[in-house]
Amino acid sequence: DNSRYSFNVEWNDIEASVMRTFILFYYKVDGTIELYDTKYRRLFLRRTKCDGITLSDLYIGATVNIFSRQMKVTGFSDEYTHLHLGIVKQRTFAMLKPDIVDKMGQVLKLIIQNGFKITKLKMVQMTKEHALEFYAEHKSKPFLPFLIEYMTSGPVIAMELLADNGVAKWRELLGPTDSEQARKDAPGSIRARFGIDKSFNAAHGSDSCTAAERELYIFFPTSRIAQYESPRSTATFKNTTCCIIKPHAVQEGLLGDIVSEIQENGFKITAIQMFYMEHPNAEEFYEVYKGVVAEYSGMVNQLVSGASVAVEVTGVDGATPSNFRAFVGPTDPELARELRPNTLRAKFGKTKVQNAVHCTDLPEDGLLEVEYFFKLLQ
Ligand SMILES: Nc1ncnc2c1ncn2[C@@H]1O[C@H](COP(=O)(O)OP(=O)(O)OP(=O)(O)O)[C@@H](O)[C@H]1O
Repeated sequence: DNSRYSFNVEWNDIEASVMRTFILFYYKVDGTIELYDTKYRRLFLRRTKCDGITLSDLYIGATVNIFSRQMKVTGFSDEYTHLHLGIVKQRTFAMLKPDIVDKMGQVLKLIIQNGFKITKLKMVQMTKEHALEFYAEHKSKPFLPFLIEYMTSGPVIAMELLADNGVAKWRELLGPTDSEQARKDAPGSIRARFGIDKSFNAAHGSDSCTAAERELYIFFPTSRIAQYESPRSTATFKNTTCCIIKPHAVQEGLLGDIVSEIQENGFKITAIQMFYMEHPNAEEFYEVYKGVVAEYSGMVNQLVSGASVAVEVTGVDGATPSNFRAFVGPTDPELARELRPNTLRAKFGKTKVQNAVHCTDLPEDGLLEVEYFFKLLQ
């Protein structure tokens, strides 16, 4: 197959304070890529293999890591690519409502099993104003006050999902609005499995592409001012520790499994958010391991290789970091499988670097690491 696809990509060159634009070519025959600098009209990266990038990672709005640079795909750059890839992928807005946040892991598993790619995810608390804006179309409905009360009664999980025909596909997986009806008509659907009735119906999905854009903008705005007004992250910074689900585990579709394990083993997730880490941030975050751990640069490269998910884990007593550390298990998954087969790394890890999750090592660093993601990188 000699297909060559091409995409417009941009890279925010922080050091030079400029947004640089390129054309990214993807060669299907061997999965290689090439970058052409559109401003200086010259080759920027010779055709080469770039680990972790496949055709399914290249869609409009995606962020891909190309040799430590986070590049954003902004469009298709030729008719051929547009024709072959343009119609298929659609993004939609999905939200898990407050009463099923504690079962989020199970729902994430279903979402992933059904072929959706989770491209954004954030636990937030809506204010009354957010809920009124979000449900503006229901302004005159008698159930509005109840709905606002429900949606602000606790954190929600906001997500951007991507799939072929994503808007309709997500509505289908959700099932009918009334969960009781859903149990009759669509027993495998999310509302049938996790909802109670027509008000407490587990989750939300945009009903059109236009609605998806509007709703995504409320939760994941691109402008600074709108970001300031968007629903806040829920981190508590109390009795907590930090867990990062690493990019390889996210790519392997393990997000739901890992979140479920955490939720089903006595820990509470009080904040969660997907990040696309930049190299300087990853280096800074892992600074304490520099010169101490042989895998330091491998760890940094792993952390920037794709989307990762940071989690604020809260336990029942003051020993959360050490309890959670024990639950995560030894750094080396091989060792973990021998010594502590029930730990996260024994179950989901592959190598010392691709060991599924990072967790805070020293109890006194728990709060600092949580603050790094949920204060500094906000
Ligand atoms: N008759 C009702 N009584 C109470 N709550 C209702 C009723 N109808 C809808 N709701 C609540 O309002 C939400 C929005 O209603 P809508 O008719 O837009 O349903 P939907 O499109 O299936 O749901 P969503 O917009 O949340 O995906 C519902 O998800 C439900 O939580």
